[in-house]
Amino acid sequence: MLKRISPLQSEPVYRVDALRQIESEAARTLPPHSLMQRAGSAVARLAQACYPHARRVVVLAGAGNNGGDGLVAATQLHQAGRDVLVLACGAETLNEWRSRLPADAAWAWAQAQTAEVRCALDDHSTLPEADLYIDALLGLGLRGPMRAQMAEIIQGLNAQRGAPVLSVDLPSGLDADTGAATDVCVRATLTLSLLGLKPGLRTGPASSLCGTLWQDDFGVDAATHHPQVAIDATWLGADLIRPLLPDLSQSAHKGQRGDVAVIGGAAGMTGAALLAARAAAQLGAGRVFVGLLDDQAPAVDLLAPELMLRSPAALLDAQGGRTCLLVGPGAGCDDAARTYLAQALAQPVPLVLDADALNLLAATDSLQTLLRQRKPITTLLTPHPLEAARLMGVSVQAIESDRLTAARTLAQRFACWIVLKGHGTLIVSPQQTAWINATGNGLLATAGSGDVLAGSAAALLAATGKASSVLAAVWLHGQAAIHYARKHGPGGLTAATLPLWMAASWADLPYRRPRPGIDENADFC
Ligand SMILES: NC(=O)C1=CN([C@@H]2O[C@H](COP(=O)(O)OP(=O)(O)OC[C@H]3O[C@@H](n4cnc5c(N)ncnc54)[C@H](O)[C@@H]3O)[C@@H](O)[C@H]2O)[C@@H](O)CC1
Ligand SMILES: [K+]
Repeated sequence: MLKRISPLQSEPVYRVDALRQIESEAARTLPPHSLMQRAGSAVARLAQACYPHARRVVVLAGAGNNGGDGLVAATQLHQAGRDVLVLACGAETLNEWRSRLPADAAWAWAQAQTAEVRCALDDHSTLPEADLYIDALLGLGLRGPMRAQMAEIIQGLNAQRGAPVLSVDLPSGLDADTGAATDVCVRATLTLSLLGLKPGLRTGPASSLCGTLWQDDFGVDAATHHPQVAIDATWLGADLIRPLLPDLSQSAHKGQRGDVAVIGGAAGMTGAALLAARAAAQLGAGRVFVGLLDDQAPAVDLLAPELMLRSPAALLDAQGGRTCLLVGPGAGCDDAARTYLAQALAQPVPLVLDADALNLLAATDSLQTLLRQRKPITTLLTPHPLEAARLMGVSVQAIESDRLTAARTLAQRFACWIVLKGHGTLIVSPQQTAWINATGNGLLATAGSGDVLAGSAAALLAATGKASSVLAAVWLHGQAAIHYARKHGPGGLTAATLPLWMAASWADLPYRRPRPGIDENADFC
């Protein structure tokens, strides 16, 4: 089925080797060339649906099966009356290009010839003008750096601004597993992912190159028919979120909603801890305590007087059963912060570590040992790529070139939950289950946004007692930015107002079916 990938619906995500396995198993049960026929048809259908007025279509076809998909689409668009030109790319002669085609693609070429689709060799001259370009240069078969000949074509395609680009399976040059891109990579307007989603389409710096994401499984429902093939991650959609949120029924009292204690806010950085604490309060924590490390800090947050300001030592001495501790926002990295972090790691309550707590952890082996010893008590680390790089002792580029592996390594090394922030935020459990967040936009790239996420996660952890509620915090955080952008455009969302938009996004989630015997109106507050 052809569908647009959205933040509303979760989807399984597969690595390339798993997709290849699904594909070869499906191919065995189908008539020859069926999968390519279906793939190319899906491309043609999407092209016609999205660009009904595109008269001139140029299909850039590589000499692999990705090119074969392009050839099938070209034939169908030609038969539907479009002015189609197939540009054979990546060879010196048309004969050489044709001789390299694998079996399915050679069949697609024969079909195109029979239908008299116009075909020409890319001769390195100017890209022919078009109303729509179809990028069928390279798909899952990308190996190594982009060859010069192909790079030249892609540069030409990216340089033109007039016509949309539909990428078949993935933008040519993108690594489907990691989201890393070769030096030159197609910048697509929309991408049709074939058979299943791949991790690289939506996490990592290059994932923004996909444009709008569509998928067609062409009738091969992998999750149902090939349950033995491992799902690598889950695309985190709204359907998974509601059950993870606390049931804030009208009869609940504040003691049932959990307590959050935030420790951070050294001199000059008190705002970070206050932002996290306010977010925790706005996301429904019953009581929120703040232990500011700045000894000159005010005794009350006048903008959020519901917060209870205490000394960090007093907070660490008085942990109740439903408390979640959050350490790090604005904490600094001095000895006092290190001592409080060590004490927090020894507390048998759920713990969220963010910002400076992560930097301290990265620099102090004894803290890492304490962290590992906390298992099985829930600990959540929320690094951005630089913090993750420090924790792993590698470069930011190494993290970003394979974010999923980096997040999994951290979760395993520290036996805890990881939220690796950035484009396509990743969540990985200590058992290595991974989710790719479906929400978020550039509005979140602002000071304090991470503090809000950490505070929100602490609130939901405290309220539900379930580590998996972090998924809901991440999803709502991103959805808030989408929600805001729809109403107010691309500017003006501050960290201080973000929790209100998160709460509004929570309110917009479809309510679950009321349970028998429960008053529907009593199921929310
Ligand atoms: N029967 C199948 O195998 C099916 C395949 N599908 C399509 O087939 C694609 C995978 O096909 P292939 O495995 O043939 O691989 P691709 O078509 O993705 O790539 C192989 C081609 O790219 C060239 N190439 C590889 N690395 C390069 C580089 N760094 N620079 C320049 N050229 C490079 C190779 O020489 C070869 O010509 C999928 O992405 C999907 O589009 C779909 O049609 C579904 C069915
Ligand atoms: K492609």
